[in-house]
Amino acid sequence: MPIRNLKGLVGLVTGGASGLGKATVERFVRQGARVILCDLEKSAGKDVADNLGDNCIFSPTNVTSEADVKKALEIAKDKFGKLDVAVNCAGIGIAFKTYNFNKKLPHNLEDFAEVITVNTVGSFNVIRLAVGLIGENEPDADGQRGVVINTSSVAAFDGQMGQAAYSASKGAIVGMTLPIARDLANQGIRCCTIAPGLFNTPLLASLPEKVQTYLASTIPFPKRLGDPDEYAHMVQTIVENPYLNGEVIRVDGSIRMMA
Ligand SMILES: CC(=O)CC(=O)SCCNC(=O)CCNC(=O)[C@H](O)C(C)(C)COP(=O)(O)OP(=O)(O)OC[C@H]1O[C@@H](n2cnc3c(N)ncnc32)[C@H](O)[C@@H]1OP(=O)(O)O
Ligand SMILES: NC(=O)C1=CN([C@@H]2O[C@H](COP(=O)(O)OP(=O)(O)OC[C@H]3O[C@@H](n4cnc5c(N)ncnc54)[C@H](O)[C@@H]3O)[C@@H](O)[C@H]2O)C=CC1
Repeated sequence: MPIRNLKGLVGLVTGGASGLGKATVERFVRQGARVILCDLEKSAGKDVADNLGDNCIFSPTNVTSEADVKKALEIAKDKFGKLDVAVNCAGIGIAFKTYNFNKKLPHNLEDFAEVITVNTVGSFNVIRLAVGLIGENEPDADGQRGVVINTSSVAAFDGQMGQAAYSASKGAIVGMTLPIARDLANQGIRCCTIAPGLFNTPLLASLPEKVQTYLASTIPFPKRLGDPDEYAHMVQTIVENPYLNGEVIRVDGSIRMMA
């Protein structure tokens, strides 16, 4: 059967305990899919999964850990029999200038590396391991076995001041999208990336109030923050449209962030 909707599919969603990932997990389950919710042990992942019933299992996962991701994939195989879709939503942000001349303080190098490690290396870790399981699926009539979807950011293209680490981590996700799609093409696995604008999630709520208000006022239309389910809707669209591959799609109310 060609993949044309979410019903009957098995998804793995990282960062699924909060924000965009949580909205994706909820949409998948609502539409008849089963989901492995991957998030940090300390997250709300267990509660979110419990609320969704038998079609969602929480697997405590740090995306930077090979062992954690392998465990989540084993659960997908043992409990749900397969994996069709892997969605990378886990991510962290930081705001610090390359050099703060007021404080005479350079950007902390460990902080820079941590953002890259979680956002970029973590996403790739999930992809490289998940496609092994997706590749075991019987191909559909189109030769398709499954889909990988990553989360970049509009900050990959118009990162603000203080966003060198975050934008670098998200730009790398943009950069790896096409080569990964090419790597997986022979196996019938697609790879796309979503570059969200400003969505109403706990991550955004952690920005200084001043920055939030200013940013929201710069969104041309709709003149509001995105609803996390509008992100999840794009995930569903990518899954359902077999001709989307190797592409980065902005979902952003046409915002272009200023410095
Ligand atoms: C889309 C996504 O995926 C998520 C996103 O990207 S959401 C958008 C994320 N954007 C951000 O988080 C913005 C991050 N930047 C900041 O929060 C701040 O710039 C910062 C904390 C990194 C630095 O602020 P700071 O500590 O005030 O830096 P400092 O070097 O001391 O400030 C220098 C000057 O720049 C100004 N400034 C700092 N940030 C500013 C900003 N975002 N916009 C305009 N001016 C700013 C300061 O007011 C200060 O001005 P004065 O010298 O005239 O007082
Ligand atoms: N909210 C927004 O406006 C935008 C968000 N994004 C990106 O979307 C993704 C989701 O963001 P939000 O839902 O807003 O954030 P959020 O903070 O609400 O959720 C992120 C989740 O990732 C988890 N996480 C963090 N580090 C992890 C790790 N090492 N292993 C496993 N899980 C980990 C957190 O526990 C949290 O549950 C992030 O990659 C973010 O950079 C991109 C553009 C805009």
